[in-house]
Order: sequence, then C-alpha cells, then structure tokens
Amino acid sequence: MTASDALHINGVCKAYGPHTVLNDIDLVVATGSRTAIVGPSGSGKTTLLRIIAGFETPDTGSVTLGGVQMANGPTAMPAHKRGIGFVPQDGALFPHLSIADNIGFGLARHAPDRADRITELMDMVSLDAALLKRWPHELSGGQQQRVALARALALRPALMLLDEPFSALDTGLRASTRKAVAQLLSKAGVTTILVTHDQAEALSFADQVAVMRAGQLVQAGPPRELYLHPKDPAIASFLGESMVLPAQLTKGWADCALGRVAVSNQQRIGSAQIMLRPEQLHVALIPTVTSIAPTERPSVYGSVVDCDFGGAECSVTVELAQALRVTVHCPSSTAPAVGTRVTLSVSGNAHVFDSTELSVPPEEPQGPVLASANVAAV
Ligand SMILES: Nc1ncnc2c1ncn2[C@@H]1O[C@H](COP(=O)(O)OP(=O)(O)OP(=O)(O)O)[C@@H](O)[C@H]1O
Repeated sequence: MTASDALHINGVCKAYGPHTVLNDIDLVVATGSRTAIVGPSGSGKTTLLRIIAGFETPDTGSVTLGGVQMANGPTAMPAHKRGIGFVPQDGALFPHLSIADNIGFGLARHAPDRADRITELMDMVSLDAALLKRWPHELSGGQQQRVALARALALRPALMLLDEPFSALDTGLRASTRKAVAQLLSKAGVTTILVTHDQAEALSFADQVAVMRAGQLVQAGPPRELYLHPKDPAIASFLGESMVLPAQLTKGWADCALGRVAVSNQQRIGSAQIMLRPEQLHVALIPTVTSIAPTERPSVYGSVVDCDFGGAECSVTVELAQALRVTVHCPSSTAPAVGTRVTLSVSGNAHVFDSTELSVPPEEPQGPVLASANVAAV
C-alpha cells in the first residue's frame, strides 16, 4: 500500500445464503481519482459499494481507506464514522426539509458558519442560492441530484460513492449534470466511485473503469485501455459496439473476413479472435479503377442493404461476399443509399484477444481467410 492509494479492497467475498454475490474482489483507487464500476444487472456492483460505505460487511476480505481499516471480514467500522459520502440513485432528499436544511443536515445546528457553508456548497454544485428556501419537490431532477451531492459534500468526505446518480435524468440533462459533477469533484479533490449501468458514462467520467461480471471483477484500468484492449469479447461488447472476427495472424497482420488488417500484437501467429470498433470501419463509393494505385485498392467490396437513419449518424449495413453483413456508422450527410456498391476499409489496429490455446502456431501456414461465418455483434 502507498500513501497515495486512498482505497484498498482486498479479497472481498460476500454471499447471501448459498448465493455468492462477490467473489474475491481486489481493487485499488488512488486519492483524488474517479473510478466507475460497471457490469450487468446483478453482477454485484451495489453490494460492493454498500460494503465500502459500511451498510454491509464482507464475509471475508478487507476494506482500507487512507491506511485506516474500515472492514476486515465481518468486523467493521460503523458507516457514520467512515467519512464517506453516499449519493443514491434518486438523491433521497428529505421531502419535509427545505433545500438549505437538506444540505445542512449533517452540519451542527448552531454552528456559526453553518449558513455560509450551505451557501458555499450551493455554489460548489452551481445552484443559485435563491433555491435554498424551496422544497425538494420544487426542484428539477438534475437540481435535486446536485443538492444530494452538496449534502454529501458537506461533511468533507475522503471518499464519495455515487450509486447511479444520473440514471433518472433525461439524456441531455444527464450528460451536463455528469460533466458538472465530475468537474466539481475533481476541483474539490474528492476520491470518487461511481456505479453505473451506462458504459459511455463510465468511460467519460472515470480515470479507472472496473468491469464486474457474476460477482467477479474481470478487468480494471484506464477507460481507453479497456475500450481498445478488453480481455474478452464479452467485456468488449459491454463497453461499446464491437465486431469480433476469427482470423489468422502473421507478424502484425490478421487475415479475416474484412481482408488483411493490422493488429496491435506483433508476436501472435495462428488462429485468433480479433476485435474492431465500428468507428474503425469506413465505407466509400467504389472509385474508378484507374483513379487508385494497385496497392491502395481496398480488398473488400460490398453492397449497402440497409441504411438506418439516426440523426447525425446512419447505421449502414453492408453485405460482403458469402452474405456476410457488417454494420458501419456514417455521417448522415455522406451515408450511401441502399443498393449502392461500396468498398469497406479499416483504420487503426485490430485488437487480438488473449487466448493461450490459440497462440500455438498451426502446423501448416494458412492463406488469407476472406469469408467466414461469425461476424459477431455490431
Ligand atoms: N440483501 C440481499 N439478500 C439477498 N440477495 C441479495 C441482497 N442484496 C443483493 N442480493 C443479490 O445479490 C446479487 C447482486 O446484487 P447487486 O444489487 O449488488 O447487483 P448490481 O450489479 O448492483 O445490480 P443492478 O445493476 O441491477 O443494481 C443479485 O443477485 C441480488 O439479487
């Protein structure tokens, strides 16, 4: 453990009766950083957050915050002594208290600086002090979430836990509230853990993303690292649209249904599964043959069979050889029409999934594989 590591979770296990909910969780969260915990419903995210907060105890394993032990198996420090802020999904403001009294709930009633501190907290969460006299039901959902955050910040917590705090907000408000909250927590230097179902939210909010699956923490790291180099296809598709293809690898190249594609792993040879993100795929109208040099000729041709209009972007489905279909996102302004013949090209490197059984070189070198079943997802 180092002094800069705010939170250490070591070997945490939790079961309810015969049902194991958390299985040997290890996680480190650095001081002042933001971690997002994502995973499918029932994977154990909220249980882990509740153990950190002190609302539940682990069966085994420990939780340490700033060098102080919060829990070691069922022996645990009470939640109110931990110095941890918690903002639940619905904000959970007290409906019978004014906004000022909600924010000042944990502050000493007769403290001389109470009013100043409440105004300062309103300012921190970018709310007008004129709202202090209102009741919770007189505020919008986004304003209520900010009040809930101000109430949690009032006690200057060492760690802030956010349990899906933006999920009740509509899309536009959700994005702006998320950004504002991220900025203010970062400015205040508060270490934060966010639990969310929304992978885009996790990727944009956090310095570290931790992916949970069936009670296990399957991968944790910087958002870009997880998005571009997920450990397995399930994590890949959980973090965004992905296309997983069987391929044959040779020295930095993969031969697959999309032709020859550069890969990030130069060492691997033989059979493997590779992944591309949709933004790496590009369609273009077929150029006249004389206008391109032979080496630049794209290797894959297809026909547009569907174009799904989505506002700024269209999802264009292209049928390749052997009836393989691939969906590509294009700006609506340049999306090719159904029936158009197009070329499909790939930019950047494909990610190669780790797989020990596939890293053994095949006995016979194999030629390029162009068409194969299994163009998964997108
Ligand atoms: N108090 C409890 N008693 C029994 N089972 C529980 C209890 N709390 C949670 N569980 C079970 O533990 C599992 C994990 O629940 P948890 O709420 O941690 O998942 P989650 O990943 O947060 O899910 P969601 O995204 O749907 O909120 C679920 O199967 C749930 O039914």
